[in-house]
Amino acid sequence: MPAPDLLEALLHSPLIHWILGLSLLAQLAAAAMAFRLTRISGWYVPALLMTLGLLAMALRRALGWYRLVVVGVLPIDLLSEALGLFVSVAMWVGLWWFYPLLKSDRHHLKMLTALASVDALTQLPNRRALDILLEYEWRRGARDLHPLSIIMVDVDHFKAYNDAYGHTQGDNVLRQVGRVIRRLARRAGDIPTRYGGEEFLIIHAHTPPELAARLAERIREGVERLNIPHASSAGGVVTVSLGVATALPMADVNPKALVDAADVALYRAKDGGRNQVVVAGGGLGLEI
Ligand SMILES: Nc1nc2c(ncn2[C@@H]2O[C@H](COP(=O)(O)OP(=O)(O)OP(=O)(O)O)[C@@H](O)[C@H]2O)c(=O)[nH]1
Repeated sequence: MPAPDLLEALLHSPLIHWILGLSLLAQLAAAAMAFRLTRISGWYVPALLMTLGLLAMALRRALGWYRLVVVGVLPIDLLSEALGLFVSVAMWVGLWWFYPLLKSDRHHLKMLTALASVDALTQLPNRRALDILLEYEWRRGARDLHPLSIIMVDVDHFKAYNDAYGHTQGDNVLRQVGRVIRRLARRAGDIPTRYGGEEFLIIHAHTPPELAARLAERIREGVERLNIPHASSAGGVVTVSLGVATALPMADVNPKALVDAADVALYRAKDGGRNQVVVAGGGLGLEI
């Protein structure tokens, strides 16, 4: 078969019809998707330009298909070229417009993510971040077979402090306690967080109970040494109580159980008279 006849036969084959049709459909689908982006605030003009560009591309494809397959060669090249030019210009302008929008969106997203993970008062990771970090360290500990310790810190008689000195002064105390914790829990693998209210939680990765207890005791001393007057406190200054719990992480155990164990230890420290460290024993069926 001579080459032009072969080309002719190919162009009329069902397979080519299908491929041309498919790519036309794909272009229409892309145009529809671009059109949906017009709903995003600030994206209307670039998304509309992209839609028009893609629609023009689809139209050009449809015309080309019509010209080649159905009618034979028709003198519509000029129209086709004009459409081609429009496609390129609309797509490029749309993309040029889109790029800074996408960039600024990424920037905002980063900022929002950071804001959503950091406690505004103490600048420590917040509860939301803690859940993610704890899960991560727990899995890492389970993989490497390293113990993980948790230290729970709670400011003593904080309600009385707020009542006596005011909420703003109370905020100031939380900021200072947060600073002490950050200064002392600075070893790689230490993650100090604000658990909520007047409670802080430190993830102490790769750490046996003795070392965690030592850090807890240093934090207790550090807060006491701030010498912030507190009339309702036994020593006359702001103090903290601390609960410590350690476990060998296991993939099938929820790390929340370790937090609960530290919480129980903390309440024993409160019951024992406050301004002290209590280390949890047992729990989770592991050496703690
Ligand atoms: N200033 C300030 N106070 C807070 C903040 N978050 C929680 N609180 C206060 O912390 C107090 C906690 O009181 P309680 O849970 O009764 O505990 P407590 O008075 O410290 O008593 P113990 O823990 O038993 O020593 C409440 O009065 C809360 O309003 C905060 O961000 N800023």
